[in-house]
Amino acid sequence: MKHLGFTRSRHLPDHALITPDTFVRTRMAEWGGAGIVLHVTPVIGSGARFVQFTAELPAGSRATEPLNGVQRFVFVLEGRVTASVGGETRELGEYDYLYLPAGTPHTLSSEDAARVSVFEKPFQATGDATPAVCWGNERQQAGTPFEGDESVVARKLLPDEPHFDFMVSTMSFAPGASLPYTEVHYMEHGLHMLEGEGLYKLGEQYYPVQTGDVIWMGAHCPQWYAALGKQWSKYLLYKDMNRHPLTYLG
Ligand SMILES: NC(=O)N[C@H](N)C(=O)O
Repeated sequence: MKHLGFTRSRHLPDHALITPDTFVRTRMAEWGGAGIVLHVTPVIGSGARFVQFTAELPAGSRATEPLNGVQRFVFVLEGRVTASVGGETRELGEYDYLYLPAGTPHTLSSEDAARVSVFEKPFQATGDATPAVCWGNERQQAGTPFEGDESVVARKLLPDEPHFDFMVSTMSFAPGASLPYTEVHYMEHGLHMLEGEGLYKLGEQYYPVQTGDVIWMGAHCPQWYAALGKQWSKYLLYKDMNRHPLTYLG
């Protein structure tokens, strides 16, 4: 059936909802033959300070590190990826993740097709400690009730320490649970819906969202979420942290 141009995707100055029917693949030199769906880039809306993309790795593909000065966070959505960094090689499966500080030589290869969600951000040094490589699996991270609500569970995937300049976490919601209030904050978000469905308020609009959707929330974009359906829903969430806002202007 013809879709007649209909899509749930929306692109506004302070937010975007990007649904899989509108994904367009491109290539990036450091990702070999992978199909790259660039979701969030500095030219989205009124501008983003990070990049979010999905890399669709074909069998036999091999990726290397990003531009100089750029950190990378990789989360396996599907399939298996072999990561080699600093003389260590590990097999990553579903919901495994890897954080690579800026300037860390590494390779990510896949024998069979795999799909990863990636966040990249230029590192803003502070003069203090610098972040180290982090490995983990989302399902093994202890969750904490969000703002005291047991039906909303937050899992931090990176150390909550000031030398990191971003955090990636997951937020899980029981059916019917919601964020306690509409949040408005300076920090930006990149979001990938991992499980379930719900209703996202972005700015003045309410959007039905489901597994596979991607959302960009720019600085100060009003945001609220409520879970629908009969299962818990979960999203992967990037957020910049721990740096003075004026340091972005230089
Ligand atoms: N949109 C969100 O889920 N925001 C998070 N609660 C947060 O910024 O902490």
